[in-house]
Amino acid sequence: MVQHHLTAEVDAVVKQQVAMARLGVGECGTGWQLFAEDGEMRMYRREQEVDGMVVDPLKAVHTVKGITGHEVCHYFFSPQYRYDWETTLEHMNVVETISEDTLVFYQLHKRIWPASQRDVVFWSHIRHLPNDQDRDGPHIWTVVNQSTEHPEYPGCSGKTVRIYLTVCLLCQTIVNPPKDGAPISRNDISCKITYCSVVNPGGWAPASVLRAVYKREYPKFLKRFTAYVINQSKNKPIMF
Ligand SMILES: CCCCCc1ccc(-c2ccc(S(=O)(=O)CCO)cc2)cc1CCc1ccccn1
Repeated sequence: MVQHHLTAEVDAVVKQQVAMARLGVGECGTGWQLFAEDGEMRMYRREQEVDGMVVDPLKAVHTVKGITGHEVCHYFFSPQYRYDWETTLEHMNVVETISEDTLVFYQLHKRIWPASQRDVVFWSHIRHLPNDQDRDGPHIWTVVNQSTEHPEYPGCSGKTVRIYLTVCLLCQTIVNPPKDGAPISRNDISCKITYCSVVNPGGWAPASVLRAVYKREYPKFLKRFTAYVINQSKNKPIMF
């Protein structure tokens, strides 16, 4: 069977993004500044501009009790849940199904005054990796979203501004088996989440506006998304 033209790119970008996500905020050299904290969630950004545009890389780390990395990635990747947790979405559709673990999405985000409305086309890939710290521990799960071109969605519709992004959600399940050998319940598991994103907002938007949007929207997004996964999973069997 002939490989899809994106398969090689997906493999390379996933490997590169997972390696980056695994670096702590200390190792990536200095420059990461903590800009939001809420319980276990820590959100860092690096102030970076390309051609005068704010493209601040963002790295968030969070530990959530009662869910697994597979569950977090499942609800992040699967299109049928997206309107439930992605509040800035005006429209979303699956442009292409490359395989059961690789989809191409079009997303139109709500306009955020005073900037013009944004849209994005990206491939999204879900994968699990052996846990190299603990051979027989639960696998690491990841979803990588990477902007891509698609002939049906040229980036020059005029009305909206096309954004470019690379996102990596990396999840590690932690199991603390009960002492008495009882079966593992949701009280015995937690998930260590690393969320990395670099967004190029496309057309010009004032740096102050962009930084204010990210400062407000990213913490809200991660809190809302993780609360959604907890709520969706709590009465269902654990997905390891
Ligand atoms: C003037 C505003 C310009 C930027 C607007 C913008 C840019 C990027 C995105 C965004 C953020 C996360 C993803 S994802 O992680 O792949 C999940 C699937 O949706 C995809 C798109 C969104 C938004 C809209 C505002 C905003 C900023 C952060 C967080 C949430 N919303």
